[in-house]
Amino acid sequence: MSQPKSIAYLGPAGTFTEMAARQLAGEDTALIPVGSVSEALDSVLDGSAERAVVPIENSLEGGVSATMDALATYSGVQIFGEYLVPVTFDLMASPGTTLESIQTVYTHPVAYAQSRKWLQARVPNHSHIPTASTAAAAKTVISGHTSDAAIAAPGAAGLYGLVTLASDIGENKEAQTRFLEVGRSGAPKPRTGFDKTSVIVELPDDRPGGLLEMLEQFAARGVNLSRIESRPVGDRFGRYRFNIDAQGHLEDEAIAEALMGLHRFSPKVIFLGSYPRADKSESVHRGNNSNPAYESAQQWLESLRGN
Ligand SMILES: O=C(O)C(=O)C[C@]1(C(=O)O)C=C[C@@H](O)C=C1
Repeated sequence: MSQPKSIAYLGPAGTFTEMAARQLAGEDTALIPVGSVSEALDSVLDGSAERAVVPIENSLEGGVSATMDALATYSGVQIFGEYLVPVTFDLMASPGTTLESIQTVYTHPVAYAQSRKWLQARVPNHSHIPTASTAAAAKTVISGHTSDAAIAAPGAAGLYGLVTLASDIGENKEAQTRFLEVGRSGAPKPRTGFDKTSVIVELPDDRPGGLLEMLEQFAARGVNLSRIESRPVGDRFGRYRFNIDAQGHLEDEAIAEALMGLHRFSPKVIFLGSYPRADKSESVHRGNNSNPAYESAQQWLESLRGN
């Protein structure tokens, strides 16, 4: 698939997710705004969109729980790519609003967390109402309400008839959010040498050393992990699932063997996909097939087998 025919994204128009979706959209791709991460994944499963683009991780705030949990519970979806978007936040409001007149600030919790310091200094007596996205916040500000303001991406002000009261109010000017391209499960994109494999792993109940055993599957095969994050399974206290990103592709022997190792001891391993890494920078292993120690061990084994 070169460019998808349609992409469902966390909308409305003007979100950072839309910016990420535009990175993989072609001229003829239909961009379909939806209200939540699960609606975006539903669109892929019911065929109303070929791909979904959803946020997975912010460089400051960490993982997006809604996406991690949806990926753990939806069957039939797979990650095909990742995209990075620099996130800068503007404070916007109806014309005539001043910083002093603002009482309510609408925005997504991730955007709020990053703008809190600025707000404390400049709009100290506001209350925050969380919204499903930053653009949803801009859309919520009612024309003429000078007690309301929204924090959203710079482009959202123009889309919703608002004016910018302050630009770039986020705490960290280098902040980025990582987004996933999700489609129906199928063959992964071919290996590029700069790939990532994502899995979700559950540990067996009451197994001392279970966490170590999980990590050993990667360590013993020289596989570098770029992220590991736990989320509660949700049925009772004390049960967690681990969201893991490993460097390499399913076609790399080391990754394949690590996944088989996980499958042998874990009650549940979900393969979320092998896909090209967004940063495309030189990775530690450049794909594990080119790890010399691993290759020489494999050759040695083959020689023992008489091959
Ligand atoms: O609200 C948006 O604009 C989004 O695209 C969602 C989202 C997120 O879920 O983290 C994405 C980027 C920003 O970090 C803030 C919000």
